[in-house]
Amino acid sequence: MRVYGTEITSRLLLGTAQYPSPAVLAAAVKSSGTEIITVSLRRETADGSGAGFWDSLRETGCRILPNTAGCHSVQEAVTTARMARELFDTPWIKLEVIGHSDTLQPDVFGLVEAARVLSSEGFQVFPYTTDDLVAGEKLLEAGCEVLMPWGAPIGSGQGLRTPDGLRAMRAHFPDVPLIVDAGIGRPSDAAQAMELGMDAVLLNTAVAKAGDPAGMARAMALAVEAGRLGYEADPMERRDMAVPSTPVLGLAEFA
Ligand SMILES: CC(=O)[C@@H](O)[C@H](O)COP(=O)(O)O
Repeated sequence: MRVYGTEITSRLLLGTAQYPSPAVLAAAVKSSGTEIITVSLRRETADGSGAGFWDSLRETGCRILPNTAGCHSVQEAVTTARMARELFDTPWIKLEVIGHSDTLQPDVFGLVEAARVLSSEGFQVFPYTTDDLVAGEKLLEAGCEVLMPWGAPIGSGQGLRTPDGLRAMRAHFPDVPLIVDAGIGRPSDAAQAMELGMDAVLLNTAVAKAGDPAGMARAMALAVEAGRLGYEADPMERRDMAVPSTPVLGLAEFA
């Protein structure tokens, strides 16, 4: 998968919040084989433990994708992105503009506006969006080269709530990298996303809150890989009726 000119081998991206300890986070990152981890600027600086947390992220050797988690307005998201660029020295930003406090649903109007501002400033924007095709088109027009449709509300672990919407996105944007972000709860959800032709999956809570985060990270990595292999192997069409899988020719000879 190629995003903003960067070749990415692992199709699993991992969030870094909610782990019981930095050591558990490091173990999960390692066993996931991920190359990209996302970090909230607010998490980094809010509780005064920022420096230690940043050190543990750097030790993973992964590329950092800062995010604007928790931003509810264009201004807030743009300001946070600018601070993240200074702090992490990267043009990459996972752009979240939250529109609704209960569902944490993206505000696609604010998202497009913020993406336009940030792209014009040289940012390479990874927008957390819905499966709305028009919003997707506007984000591409705003300069985004990747789209991150939600699977389900952040932290819900509900899996893919609108597989048909994701399928439509794949068909509508055949050449745009699509990364499902949020709501993945089980390895089977991750595999399903990949079977739909998504290019990658970003998840956090399902690994951080598992009884064995490193074990779950490994399971997610295998699921992502299996789903992708299945997609590339061009699965059979589903049928309404049974079709014998064993040839019946020649049965009469034994009668
Ligand atoms: C860490 C991060 O970026 C989250 O905002 C992301 O959307 C992941 O969501 P889940 O925790 O539901 O996997």
